[in-house]
Amino acid sequence: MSVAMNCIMRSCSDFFLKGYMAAEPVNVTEFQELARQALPKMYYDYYAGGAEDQYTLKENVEAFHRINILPRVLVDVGKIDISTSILGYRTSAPLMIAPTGMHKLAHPEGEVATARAAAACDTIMAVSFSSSCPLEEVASSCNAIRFFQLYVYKRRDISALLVQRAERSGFKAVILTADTPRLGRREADIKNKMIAPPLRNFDGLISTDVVTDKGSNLAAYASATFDASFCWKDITWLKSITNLPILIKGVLTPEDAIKALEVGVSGIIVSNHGARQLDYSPATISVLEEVVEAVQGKIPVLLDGGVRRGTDIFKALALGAQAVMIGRPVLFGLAANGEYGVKRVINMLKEELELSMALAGTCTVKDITRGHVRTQHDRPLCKI
Ligand SMILES: Cc1cc2nc3c(=O)[nH]c(=O)nc-3n(C[C@H](O)[C@H](O)[C@H](O)COP(=O)(O)O)c2cc1C
Ligand SMILES: CC(C)CC(=O)C(=O)O
Repeated sequence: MSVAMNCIMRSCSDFFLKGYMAAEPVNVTEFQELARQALPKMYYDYYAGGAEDQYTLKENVEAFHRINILPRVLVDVGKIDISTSILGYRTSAPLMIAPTGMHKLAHPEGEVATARAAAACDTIMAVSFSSSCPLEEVASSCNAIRFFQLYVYKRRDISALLVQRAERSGFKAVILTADTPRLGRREADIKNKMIAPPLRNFDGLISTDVVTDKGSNLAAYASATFDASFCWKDITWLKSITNLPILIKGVLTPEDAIKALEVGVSGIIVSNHGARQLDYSPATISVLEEVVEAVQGKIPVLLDGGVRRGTDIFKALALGAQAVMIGRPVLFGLAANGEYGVKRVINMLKEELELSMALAGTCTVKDITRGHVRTQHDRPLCKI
């Protein structure tokens, strides 16, 4: 075979290996359409959907659109550094992978592909309690910094065991998800009779194979296993079973931020679970500043929900977040192109953030201040 032919064959195989599509996506939202094409409807709906009227689902994204960025010009922006640290761990950008369940619904390599992408991008990954791959397999597949997300089961011993396994496997923090005493009402999952595959972290411990003919199997699984009575006083128990720092995910009010400080956690994640739990809860970006003010810099505040652009990250940092997490964009990248798709999603957001910082006259993440954004509650931009 001629060299030229060989080259063509090689690039063709690269083309298919990387799963290139007719037109490469130019932003993370375009990955959503690719994911929709790649996934069975039941799984796409599970990933993309929110609770009930999906008011909060729209708001999470649209509230970002209502914030303007106020650039400063004639600043030397010859060198931009978007790196930062989260809980003392250096990371390439103020961007983390949010914990999301069951990555094997998106791609056969599941969380292992996501973790490899996280490592390649020097990004911290939060691994869900409900991951498809066992947490030890994720840990041994890459050297990404990993946090472990926890749901507390009625069988406390099982939750304790998983936290201890995560600690032994080198996870660096526990993220306690506080907004899910029960699963939100996700109507697409009910209609599709969503079936969750067995969750491998629980092999030999408990069956996650809950069967119902009434709608979403996932909702049935959650109500059979999650401990809806878990409350603030029980954080003492969680602290007693681990030496890892604990972050509380799902805080939306200053009152709860103060409680989190009182129980002595190491961080807060402003989150409404990607609008999958309580519909009509506020867009996360709209409550961030109040939470940050309540916390008074004592512990880091992160945010997730609706982050789709580098400018969204910029806005969240300006309103006081130390970093943001992304949920669906990662799943869409994974569904579209596996590990490569996740890398593309993360790198697109990083590139967009870097450019936004240059155009706004901010060279480092510390240079981004409240004065760089204007919300609808600030002085109007013009008087018309
Ligand atoms: C399909 C899916 C599964 C999720 N699974 C979990 C989970 O297992 N644990 C958890 O704490 N949050 C879970 N979340 C919520 C995410 O951690 C995060 O809060 C949310 O996705 C952020 O919003 P975004 O998707 O708009 O980025 C899940 C979200 C989605 C979309
Ligand atoms: C397995 C589920 C409970 C994961 C989850 O939190 C979600 O679907 O929002």
